[in-house]
Amino acid sequence: MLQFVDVSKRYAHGAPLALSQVSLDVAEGEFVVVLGRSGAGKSTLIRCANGLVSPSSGEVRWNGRSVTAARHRELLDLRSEMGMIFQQFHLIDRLDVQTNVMVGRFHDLPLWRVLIGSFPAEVREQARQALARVGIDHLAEQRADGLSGGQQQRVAIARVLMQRPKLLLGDEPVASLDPVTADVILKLLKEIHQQERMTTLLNLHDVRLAKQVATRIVGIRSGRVVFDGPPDQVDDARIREIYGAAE
Ligand SMILES: Nc1ncnc2c1ncn2[C@@H]1O[C@H](COP(=O)(O)OP(=O)(O)OP(=O)(O)O)[C@@H](O)[C@H]1O
Repeated sequence: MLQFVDVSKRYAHGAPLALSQVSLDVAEGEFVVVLGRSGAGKSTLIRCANGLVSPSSGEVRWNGRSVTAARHRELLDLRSEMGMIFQQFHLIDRLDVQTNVMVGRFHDLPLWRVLIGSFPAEVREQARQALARVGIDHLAEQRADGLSGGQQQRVAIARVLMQRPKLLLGDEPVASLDPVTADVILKLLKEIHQQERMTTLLNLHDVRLAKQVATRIVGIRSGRVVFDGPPDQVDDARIREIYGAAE
């Protein structure tokens, strides 16, 4: 279980709180989508989950272990159970697709292997399978920077699958994609979630897509949780509550 216990975050002295006393439990197997307007604190919340952002107060726990207090090896160990995908995919442009995917095994391979791209046959095979799983095994030899956005996000998802994470985090994973591709990628994430029972926490801008995939929706406004419930409760009134009146 992922727990946010009274988590607040202020990035700089005098800045407003990006998160304000957020307490939230995400149980195993949930697919939680975080909604909120720009600047509401969604990315901050997602990034606190794996320690990319440190809370100013409060604590994040993963299966009872403190992410917030973890340092060095302990933090790496916790993160090895958490995969993350990003809006900008974060691939290594000049490397081919298969190598990008194999980098997903960085946590349990010697660093020299990752640095010189010398991966065991078993890892190569696993990467091929991950690529097949996301439907792009035919692109294995291509350079990452030659791919479309949707293909790049598939590579990033395949890389995450190499990690066999228990928790999948997504920071606006479809925000750079056209609506049709965004739909396809989210359906893929949902499929993987269902097959692997991979606990999933991601933020989205699109309420319609959120309602399609989430088992639970969390609405954040000005750093506070203002809604937490099933997707079918997200009606127009709730949307106004989460997003506020247009400026
Ligand atoms: N690295 C940072 N340094 C300083 N302030 C930051 C930083 N990251 C976020 N903030 C501020 O914290 C607040 C919450 O930002 P956050 O990115 O978490 O919101 P968001 O809901 O994800 O927004 P968006 O949908 O636009 O990505 C905003 O006021 C933002 O300007």
